[in-house]
Amino acid sequence: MNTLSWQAAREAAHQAGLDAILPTRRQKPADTDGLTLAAPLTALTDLPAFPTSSVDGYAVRGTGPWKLTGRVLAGETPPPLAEGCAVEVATGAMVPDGLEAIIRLEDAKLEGGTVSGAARPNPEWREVGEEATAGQVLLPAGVEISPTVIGLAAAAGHDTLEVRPRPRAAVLVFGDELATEGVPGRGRVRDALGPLLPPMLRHVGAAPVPGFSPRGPIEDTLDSHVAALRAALDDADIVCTTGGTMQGPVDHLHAALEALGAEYVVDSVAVRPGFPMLLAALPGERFVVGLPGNPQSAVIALVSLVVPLIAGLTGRRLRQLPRVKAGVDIPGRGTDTHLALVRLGKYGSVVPSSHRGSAMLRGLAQSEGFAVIEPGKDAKEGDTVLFLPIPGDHR
Ligand SMILES: Nc1nc2c(c(=O)[nH]1)N[C@H]1C(S)=C(S)[C@@H](COP(=O)(O)OP(=O)(O)OC[C@H]3O[C@@H](n4cnc5c(N)ncnc54)[C@H](O)[C@@H]3O)O[C@H]1N2
Ligand code: MOO
Repeated sequence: MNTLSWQAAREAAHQAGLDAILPTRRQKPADTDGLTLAAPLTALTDLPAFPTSSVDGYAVRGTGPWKLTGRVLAGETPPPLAEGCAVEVATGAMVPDGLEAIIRLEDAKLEGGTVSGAARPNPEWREVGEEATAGQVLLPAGVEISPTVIGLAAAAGHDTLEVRPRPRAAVLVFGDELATEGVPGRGRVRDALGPLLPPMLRHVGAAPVPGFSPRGPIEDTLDSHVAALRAALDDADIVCTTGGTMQGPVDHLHAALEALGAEYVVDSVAVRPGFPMLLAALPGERFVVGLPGNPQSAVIALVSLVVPLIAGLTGRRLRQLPRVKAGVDIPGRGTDTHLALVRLGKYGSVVPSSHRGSAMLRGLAQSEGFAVIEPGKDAKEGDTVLFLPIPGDHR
């Protein structure tokens, strides 16, 4: 077993994704929210494409008063403006060639077909190419497509975009002790990860495989593990398993991976909690991420391995983590990285959560993320530390 540092594990997961980068496809911009730009987004024309009035008013040429000769509405192409003349222009309309100023409606007087008034000091129209010139790169490849990116693509003239899709993900739950309904007791624990993981995977940019709700609990035999993994790998680019990452008496994950010809990209990480997490590459550019059974450790494995893997598969960079201030001293965990469960307080400072045991969900459900305490270090109150958010809608 080759234990990697937490940073090295994230980078290895990202590189493994890049090595198996998903093929591109073309889609209408409106259907691309959450996908990734596979090619730079360029301006297909100058932006604005024509000189555009930024106010409702009168475009004028020469010294006033001016003779009103017509009106240009948005969407029309005006003839050139003659000396001593004015045309009424709407916001967003193309301004006529030859204009020297635009007088706002509220600053103008119209009497008997004659316009008078004074223009404000700054030009009230946008010049061609002010925002971008034709062919200019507006965004590089590898950018996550957000609603504002969709708007920019449409504004720049694109009818389709070259994108990488969301990786397809499936969840397999291991553990005979798990119950999928009812109150826990008598040695049986409710499966918390089966319900937690699909929405979290959606939040980090994966697409849960249609029709594949979490499968499990999978029977604690090697044959059942192999069969379940094989079936899930047929459908998904990434299969997340839960539990069985240690090599306990009924832990079959490692043996099942071996039977399927897997190669480890990551086999345990020097991080607490979450140490036994793993990432294996399987034939056909498929991946299995072994999330430990303790729920907090499973979430840590997801943000540590699945998020970088998805970034690689979609051609994104590994995201730079923001920094926050430690609101109190936060101890390290010796030679391991400590991902300390924290709540975000006022002014961007973090404090450790209560009920933060790795088997608990109570603290996890009330926390915004993890403070990254580097190996061999403690964070003192006031130190800045990296912050790893817990995926969810409210952040
Ligand atoms: N001898 C050692 N034992 C353990 C070590 C160790 O270093 N030496 N490490 C501990 C750590 S750290 C973790 S994390 C766990 C990892 O265990 P597994 O991934 O093999 O998971 P399980 O043994 O199957 O389960 C652990 C724990 O989590 C509960 N669990 C499992 N699945 C779910 C689920 N879907 N929903 C809710 N809870 C779940 C399970 O009941 C166990 O309590 O190993 C430690 N052991
Ligand atoms: O590292 Mo385990 O993953 O502490 O709970």
